Amino acid sequence: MLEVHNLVKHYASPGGESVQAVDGVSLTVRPGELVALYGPSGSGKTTLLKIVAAVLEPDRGEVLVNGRSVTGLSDREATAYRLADLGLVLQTSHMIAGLTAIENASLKLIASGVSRRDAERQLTPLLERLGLDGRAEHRANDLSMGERQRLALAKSLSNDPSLLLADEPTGNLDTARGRDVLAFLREYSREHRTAILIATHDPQAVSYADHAHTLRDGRLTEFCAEVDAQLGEVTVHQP
Ligand SMILES: Nc1ncnc2c1ncn2[C@@H]1O[C@H](COP(=O)(O)OP(=O)(O)OP(=O)(O)O)[C@@H](O)[C@H]1O
Repeated sequence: MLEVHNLVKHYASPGGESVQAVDGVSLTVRPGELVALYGPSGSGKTTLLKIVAAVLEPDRGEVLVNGRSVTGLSDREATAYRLADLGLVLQTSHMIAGLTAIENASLKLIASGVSRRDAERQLTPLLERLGLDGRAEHRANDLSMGERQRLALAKSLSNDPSLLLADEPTGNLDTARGRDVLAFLREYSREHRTAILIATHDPQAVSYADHAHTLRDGRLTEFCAEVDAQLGEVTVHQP
């Protein structure tokens, strides 16, 4: 379970001005829930996810994951948190070019002390569900952007995290593949009781979420939307 309370983060720009990237955000994601943060580029989505992932420190506010604060962690504590509790898919996923898809996806489990053989065994059903079983033995640099993105998702879920954060999970996918991934995430959250928070500007993603928040200029606004799932269109009405 994720609880974010009054989170604030600003960046100093080279010109000396301050960019208020996250401005007093509070939200909750419960086990088994898929929550979308919907907002245009620059609205603060990635900053928020990075703070929850203990990659960035907030200026103020609190982030609790399963009741434990994840701000102010040492590097070692932050790494342990990400290996044990968290699945994280950022917009650029780093793959080792010379390794195969399944070897890349296994790296997180191997870092947690799982043998390579067991890691690959655990990964196989996830790769199948993400439509990557035919690509498991291909080298990472032979995969398309969309395949890499799905592979990053498999890797991030390999440790069965209680919280998954995904930044634009449908960003490199066509509409049909995007729908498959969203349906997968919704199903996965229910089956594994995983709390899932996705940052997106994809209206289709909003229509798969249990709850959606709009983020504008670092602030959450009350979400009032008409979703046309078939057309993949969302009309957001500002309060
Ligand atoms: N390292 C940084 N230094 C200075 N300003 C930054 C930095 N990172 C982000 N920003 C600014 O903070 C604001 C929020 O950026 P953020 O990347 O969190 O938004 P976003 O909604 O995720 O956008 P995108 O989808 O384009 O990544 C933007 O105005 C951005 O320019």
